[in-house]
Amino acid sequence: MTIAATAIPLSGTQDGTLKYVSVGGLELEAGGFLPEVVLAYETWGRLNADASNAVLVEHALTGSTHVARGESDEEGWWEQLVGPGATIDTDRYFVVSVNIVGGCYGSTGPSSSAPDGKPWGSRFPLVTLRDSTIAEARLADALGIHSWHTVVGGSMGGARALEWAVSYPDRVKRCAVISIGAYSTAEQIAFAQAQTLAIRQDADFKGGDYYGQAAPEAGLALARRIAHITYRSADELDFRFGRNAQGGEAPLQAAALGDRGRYQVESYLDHQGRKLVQRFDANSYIAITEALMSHDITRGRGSLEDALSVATAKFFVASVDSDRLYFPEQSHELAKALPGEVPVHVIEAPIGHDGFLTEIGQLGPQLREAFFG
Ligand SMILES: CC(=O)SCCNC(=O)CCNC(=O)[C@H](O)C(C)(C)COP(=O)(O)OP(=O)(O)OC[C@H]1O[C@@H](n2cnc3c(N)ncnc32)[C@H](O)[C@@H]1OP(=O)(O)O
Ligand SMILES: N[C@@H](CCO)C(=O)O
Repeated sequence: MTIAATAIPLSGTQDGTLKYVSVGGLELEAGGFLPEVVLAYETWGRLNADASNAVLVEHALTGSTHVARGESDEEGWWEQLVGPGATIDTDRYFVVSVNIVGGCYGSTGPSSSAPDGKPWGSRFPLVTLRDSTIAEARLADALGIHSWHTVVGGSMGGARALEWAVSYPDRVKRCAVISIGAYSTAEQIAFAQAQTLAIRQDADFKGGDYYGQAAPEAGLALARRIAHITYRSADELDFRFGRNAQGGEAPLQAAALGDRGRYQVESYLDHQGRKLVQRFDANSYIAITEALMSHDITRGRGSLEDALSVATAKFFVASVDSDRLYFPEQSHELAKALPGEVPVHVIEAPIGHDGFLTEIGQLGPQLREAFFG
């Protein structure tokens, strides 16, 4: 788990390494105040003289700022799209990726120190995606970027991109919204609530004040299991695992011996849960999940068409055909409500929502033609 940094001025120029900027206090949409917000970010490439080549890549729920390789050779999560010679060519574009407020990849979050020197823990306030966008606009100011050539993201990253285009119409020239609709639906909120409750009901959660003690790992792993099922399609799970037992474990036969054993798919979900526990903070998981629950581009802005009418960016909308969490219909609803004719591009992937990570390369030619030619 990465603990958020304390305030450090804008620093560093190396590609693909963490840098930090202090963006000051943040008055929050839902009330409350974060006195000193630090954003962690990475950059690739160089900003040109008129600052017209800056691209903001927004990460998804448990993503980090590490979109592509850099000084370290650690693999990035969107390398099919971003890098030297790639669609978002870091030899031509200045690419920025910022850890969302509330996260645990360097930006101010629940594990950061509050003014009293203790971790925020249970005191960390609700920070909506709109609040995060305001903080990110201050990072853009600090980097000398008035308007982004493009803001792009998938899933929660897509929600963040859309929020940018509507909150700051004059600062976003192009906007790519992938695998997300204009708002979190009742079902998406429902899945999210089950995840946050899984963490809150872990005895180690202690209302969120567990730092320095055992972390609510079982709750976080359960949250990830619930989430991961929604990230993958039923067909993929059937194809990969069927009703098979894991290794020598035989669920029904073993049950008679008092050891239930596991189906393969259970073992797979156990693995996904364990992996997230090793890299993520439970309070951050709740903070960001609740930020995503708050995603609603229309809040305080009238109808969907009214809300989107202020955006002046050129839009690119895409979805994964087998996504059962962020259904393609929601991308169609968004595209239809956007000003002008906006088609919905399709990632063909049998695996479901996670196709926006594993198969993002499919959108390369279309994105290149639309935005990066
Ligand atoms: C550290 C960071 O910065 S993370 C930030 C970037 N990441 C993200 O944004 C998203 C987080 N990651 C993910 O959501 C997913 O890992 C993805 C979508 C990127 C990858 O998906 P896929 O490549 O399809 O991998 P898949 O979901 O099939 O998982 C494969 C893993 O399951 C394991 N697995 C497969 N079958 C089983 C089984 N029966 N029992 C136990 N484990 C199993 C594999 O061994 C593999 O393990 P590994 O990841 O430790 O190597
Ligand atoms: N696998 C993705 C899914 C959320 O869109 C993540 O963990 O961020």
